[in-house]
Amino acid sequence: MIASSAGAVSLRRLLPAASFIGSADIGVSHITDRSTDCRPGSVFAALRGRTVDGIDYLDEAISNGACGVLTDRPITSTAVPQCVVSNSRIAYSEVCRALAGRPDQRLRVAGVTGTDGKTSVCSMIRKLLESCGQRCGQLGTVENYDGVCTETSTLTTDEPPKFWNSLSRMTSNRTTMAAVELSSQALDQYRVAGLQLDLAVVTGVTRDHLDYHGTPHAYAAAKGKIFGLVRKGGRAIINNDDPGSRDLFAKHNCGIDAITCSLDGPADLRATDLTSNKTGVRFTFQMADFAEQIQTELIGRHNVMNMLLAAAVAAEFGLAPEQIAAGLSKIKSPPGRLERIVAEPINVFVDYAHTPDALARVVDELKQITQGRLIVVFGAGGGRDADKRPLLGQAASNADLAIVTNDNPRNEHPQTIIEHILAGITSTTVEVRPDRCDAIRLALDAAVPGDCVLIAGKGHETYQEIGTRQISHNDAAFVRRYLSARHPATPITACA
Ligand SMILES: CC(=O)N[C@H]1[C@@H](OP(=O)(O)OP(=O)(O)OC[C@H]2O[C@@H](n3ccc(=O)[nH]c3=O)[C@H](O)[C@@H]2O)O[C@H](CO)[C@@H](O)[C@@H]1O[C@H](C)C(=O)N[C@@H](C)C(=O)N[C@H](CCC(=O)O)C(=O)O
Ligand SMILES: Nc1ncnc2c1ncn2[C@@H]1O[C@H](COP(=O)(O)OP(=O)(O)OP(=O)(O)O)[C@@H](O)[C@H]1O
Ligand SMILES: N[C@H](CCC[C@H](N)C(=O)O)C(=O)O
Repeated sequence: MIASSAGAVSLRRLLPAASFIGSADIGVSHITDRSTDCRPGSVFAALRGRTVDGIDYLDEAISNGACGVLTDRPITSTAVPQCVVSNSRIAYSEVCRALAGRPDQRLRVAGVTGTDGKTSVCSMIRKLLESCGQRCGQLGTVENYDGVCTETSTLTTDEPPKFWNSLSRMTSNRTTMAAVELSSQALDQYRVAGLQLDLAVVTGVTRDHLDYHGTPHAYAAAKGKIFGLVRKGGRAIINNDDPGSRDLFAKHNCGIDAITCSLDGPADLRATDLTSNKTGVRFTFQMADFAEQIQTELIGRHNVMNMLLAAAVAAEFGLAPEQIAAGLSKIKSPPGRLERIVAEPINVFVDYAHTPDALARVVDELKQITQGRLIVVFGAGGGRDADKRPLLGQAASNADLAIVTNDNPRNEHPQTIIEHILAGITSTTVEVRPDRCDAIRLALDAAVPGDCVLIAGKGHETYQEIGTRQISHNDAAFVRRYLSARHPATPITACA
């Protein structure tokens, strides 16, 4: 829900193409799409859902006090004033934006989309800007940060009321820049319609969420909507090494220019001479005439690409190349993104890879820097894209031992999900331990000095969703607890 502090918004003025029934105009000072959140004076945004139609809840909204409705078709069965628009989701976001005082007009905003890497890139943008004393808000999967306070988030991209309120809080805090994650579902549902981006960043487009989008084409079309949000003079920032990103830009660019980033070929920002070992990556950062060697403790080529994308945003937001290079070498991994939990005598990483592409990449990267065996613990979420499960199995096949376990089975039978994953495993030793703690214990007990354990899929998550219950669980915390209880006297170098 969103309430205006600045007085009522006239829907006739805000939405000139709308038609009105029962009144010449509707003044809005509070709007919500949830019938249960309506209160005296609210306007109810009746949205067509995937499971139900908001219009069916209009009576409940009215009994809670709603005195107007925003709808995409005239409703004959009601006496409350109606504002009829062609797309009620777009109009809903635009009303929330107006009620929040159009905060994007007072911010420089980078929107980040892509199958993987959104949180990583947003966090890097914020860290680079903060390293130069700038205040940058960040909205995404792990947290919503308004420049002063942070709160745990529940969605990657919030629904309109919360999204616009978060941007508004940033402007109240004199935060002048923001990095916001834009999920394919949010773009498809116009959750941020009206947002004016300075920069649209694409990390990579592979596959996910086909349960929602149906086809790769529809998935890409949803992601491609990001370019339509870019304001005049704004630009795209593209991972030029990724065919999916190049294709997305080619098909949906809306006439804007792109800044390109590459580890492999010519581009506006480049990383060359990469060398990786178990302590991190060294590379030469190049931007126009500037070149400097960077040593980072982050692992993986994908993280070097994430750094380039974040560097491109920082440069557009005014940082000098020298400042960016200094900031890049200090960046640490966000929680649960190839986060090193233990460094010696075995390496243990917790990572949020939950797509086939991400898991394949991370397995490949860790394989290259591991002297001994790579042991991977992973599963797949219930109620989400079932077709990606065998592909996750295939992606883990390059490890020396794969331990298949639960990762939020939700309302599905855990064994069914595990069977789907096992169908894709081609060439490695496999164990199955549905209980995630059992699976992690098995991996840690099997590892000998020189081995690497990768615990993938849950990253920062602090729960396991089984049925409708959420059971407290955090991979990193469990590893620390188990190792210190198992070997109280063994010198384990735990990372902060
Ligand atoms: C699958 C999905 O994205 N669903 C979103 C969609 O729900 P829906 O179309 O099923 O809506 P619905 O439940 O049928 O209800 C239709 C309308 O009736 C209203 N209603 C319904 C019942 C009632 O009692 N009263 C009432 O008013 C609802 O508020 C809604 O406006 O539209 C709703 C209203 O905008 C969203 O709340 C809902 O997102 C829910 C919260 C969700 O969990 N989404 C997830 C899957 C999501 O978006 N995840 C991405 C993650 C991407 C990533 O990082 O990988 C994200 O951005 O977080
Ligand atoms: N640029 C990238 N390309 C491919 N994989 C990546 C990239 N960056 C990160 N990853 C992998 O994806 C995982 C998730 O990273 P991150 O949280 O940044 O992505 P995300 O897009 O925000 O994910 P989600 O949409 O689920 O919130 C990482 O833990 C890593 O395994
Ligand atoms: N551990 C997770 C990853 C979820 C990632 C999320 N962004 C999504 O797919 O909605 C799961 O599958 O439950």
